[in-house]
This record gives sequence, C-alpha cells and structure tokens, in this order.
Amino acid sequence: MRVLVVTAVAAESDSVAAGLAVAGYARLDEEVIRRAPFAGPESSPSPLTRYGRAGHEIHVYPAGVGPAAAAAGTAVALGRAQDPGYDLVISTGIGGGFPGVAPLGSLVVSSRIVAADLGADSPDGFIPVAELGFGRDQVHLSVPLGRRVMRALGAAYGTVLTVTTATGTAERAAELLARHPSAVAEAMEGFGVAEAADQYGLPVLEVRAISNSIGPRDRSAWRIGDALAALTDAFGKLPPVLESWTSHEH
Ligand SMILES: O=C(O)c1cccc(C(=O)CC[C@H]2O[C@@H](n3cnc4c(=O)[nH]cnc43)[C@H](O)[C@@H]2O)c1
Repeated sequence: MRVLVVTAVAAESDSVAAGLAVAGYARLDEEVIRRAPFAGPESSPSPLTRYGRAGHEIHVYPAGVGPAAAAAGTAVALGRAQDPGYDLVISTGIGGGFPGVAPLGSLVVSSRIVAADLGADSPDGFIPVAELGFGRDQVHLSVPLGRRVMRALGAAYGTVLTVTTATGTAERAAELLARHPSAVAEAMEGFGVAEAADQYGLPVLEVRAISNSIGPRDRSAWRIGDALAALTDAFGKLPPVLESWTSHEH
C-alpha cells in the first residue's frame, strides 16, 4: 500500500508525521520536489517525506494553501512517483466546522468534496459550474473507504466544502448550508487535491481536524493546537485501515 498525504503547511505535515510514528511508521527519506508557493525567499523548501512500515509507505507533502497550490503540488508529487505508484491520495489539515456537527478539535471525513464557490454569481444566487455546463464541482470518492475511516476515527462523515474565501459571516455560513445540507466542514485544498488524484485515476479522501467554527469571523476562538493534536490522533489510527484496504474496493 502506498498513500500520498497532502497538507497545506508544514505544521500539518508534522502533526501527521507524529501520528504515523505512533502507528509504527519510520521516516525513510525525504525529497525536495519544489519550493512551496507560500515560502518566502528566506524559508526552507518543504520536502515530501516518506514513512514506511512492513512494506507499506505513506508519503506526506505540504503542497501549499488553496486549491491551485494543492492541485499543482499533488500533480507534481503523483507525476514523480516511481513504480509502484500510489493507491490513494488523502487531503488533510485543519478546517472550519459547521456548528452542531463538527465541534472544535473533532475530526471529519469526506463523503463528498465540493468546490463550493466554483461557478457564477447571479441576482438569483450562486450557479455551480456544473449547472453552467462548464465542468464539475465535485469528484467521485470511495464510499466504503470513507465509512471505514470515519468509524476508525470516530469522525463526522459528510460533505467537505472547498472554498477560496474562508467563510466569515453567519449569512454566508447559512447560504453554504442551504446549498449543501450534508456539509460538515470547509477548507481550501480538498477539491484541488481531488482533481489531481482523479486525473491520475486514483481514489481520494479528505480528513479535516476542526480548528474553528464556520460563521462570524473570530480569530480569538480558533483552536489550532487542538486541531493539530486531533490530526496526530487521526494519523495514529488511520494506517491499519489503509493497510487493510485495497484500491480495487473503491
Ligand atoms: O483570518 C481568518 O478569518 C481566516 C479564516 C479561515 C481560514 C483562514 C486561513 O488563513 C487558514 C487557511 C488554511 O487553513 C484551512 N482552514 C482552516 N479553517 C478554515 C475555514 O474555516 N475555512 C477555510 N479554510 C480553513 C485551509 O484549508 C487553509 O489551509 C483565515
């Protein structure tokens, strides 16, 4: 089994790595595959790091913030994979949770990944790109895998929205929920990772640890430390599920 885990930033990758260590995965090596887009001229390049246990490998790559960086970084990492290629791609990191379904410090697993603001605005409201006839705003996910992961993590299971502007008002949160009643969380990378994985014919999953509630902007209420600890917890529990899953099940 070989899995590519894509985060946005190094702090998320470090939390994933701490969980993999708990699951018995040892660091194998690392490869600088490009300069992450969020890194300034003084920052060090962010490597893709490989971890392994009993013939299974999990590679972790902080590809950058937002769907464009996520898609580009994922495609680069997938394109450089040597035989055997990857079986699965996971988009992960911190995210905003919809109140009532995904509290601070909890985990969510995607049943669907939807690009929630990919489309056109109109006097009658938002029109998704698929309705415009230009493309798609969601990709196929493995339901059996998602459900297994959800059970193993004790996570909420539902639609994870990808947005390019984080929600900062109650009105916007209500609008998103009205359009996506099964939404549990939002973040900024899932759809980009999913597009890249899908174009390589690979299944994808999104796992988010909730750092903030979706609604009126309030930075003082963010709990990034708790979310990163939840991410470590998730990746301590995830490997046995992934090892027992085979990609033809999706
Ligand atoms: O300053 C703000 O109000 C603000 C609100 C939400 C997100 C940000 C970020 O700059 C974080 C981007 C980063 O974190 C993920 N993330 C975490 N929470 C959310 C969210 O509620 N909505 C969207 N993205 C979120 C995201 O995936 C990025 O990697 C600032």
